[in-house]
Amino acid sequence: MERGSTLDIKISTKNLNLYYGQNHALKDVNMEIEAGKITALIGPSGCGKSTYLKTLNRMNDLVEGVRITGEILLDGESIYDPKVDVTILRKKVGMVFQKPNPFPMSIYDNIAYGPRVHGIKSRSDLDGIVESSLKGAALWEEVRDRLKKSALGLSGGQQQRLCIARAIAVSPEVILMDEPTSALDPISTTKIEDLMSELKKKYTVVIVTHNMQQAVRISDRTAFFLLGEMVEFGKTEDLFSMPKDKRTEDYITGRFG
Ligand SMILES: Nc1ncnc2c1ncn2[C@@H]1O[C@H](COP(=O)(O)OP(=O)(O)OP(=O)(O)O)[C@@H](O)[C@H]1O
Repeated sequence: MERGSTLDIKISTKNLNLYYGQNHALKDVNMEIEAGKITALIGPSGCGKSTYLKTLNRMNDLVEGVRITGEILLDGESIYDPKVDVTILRKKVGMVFQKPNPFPMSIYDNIAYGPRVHGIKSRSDLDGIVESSLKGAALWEEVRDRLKKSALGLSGGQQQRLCIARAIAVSPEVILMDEPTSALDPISTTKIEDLMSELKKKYTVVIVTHNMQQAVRISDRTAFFLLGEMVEFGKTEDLFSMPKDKRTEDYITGRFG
């Protein structure tokens, strides 16, 4: 990390521990996520990447028996403070999942759903949001003539871009992506990767990926997780070309995982 320069930190994680019952899934994680950058989380299966991602919009609160200690600050304010309204937090910190999960309703209603929940009722406002969100997810041209058709009729890659449009529709500040391309073909994957560089102009993006080449292609910062520990975090090019920790080096050179 650059020293001496002022970094624009969007999310600070301080001494974060997470337990699923007896399973200590995150061990004293400290990490600062910069605004307007793409941060990739890599590491072998079961090392805690998804768990960490989900702590950033409190999705783990829904898991029974979970215990969390430490702190996560969004723009300097604790997201685990009892006063925090989780619905508002999730509006600010949206999420896109591994498998595209459009709602069984029209393309239009998928996008309008979140804004409606947040009180936007005017038809022309909703029309504007639907159009700009679909444009923002590079899907508008493909669906503009069939907005009233079911979202389930879209291809997998289109469905995933629809889910990105749905996330954008509520004007988030941060977008979390949990292996967003792992269920997609190479062409759809490329479309989403191309979209990422556009997204980071407006949003802070945190992405879990199993694909190290993808992390290299799209991310500015990479964090390597192993057995619940955040082993190394830095500029993507540095982490992959000059890893500081032997465990990072072993992982990125394919010696395990
Ligand atoms: N809902 C849950 N309840 C109990 N344990 C869980 C739950 N979710 C994850 N775990 C456990 O927490 C640890 C970390 O899992 P996590 O899914 O965060 O890893 P990951 O690095 O994202 O793995 P993958 O790459 O396979 O998705 C694992 O031991 C896993 O079994």
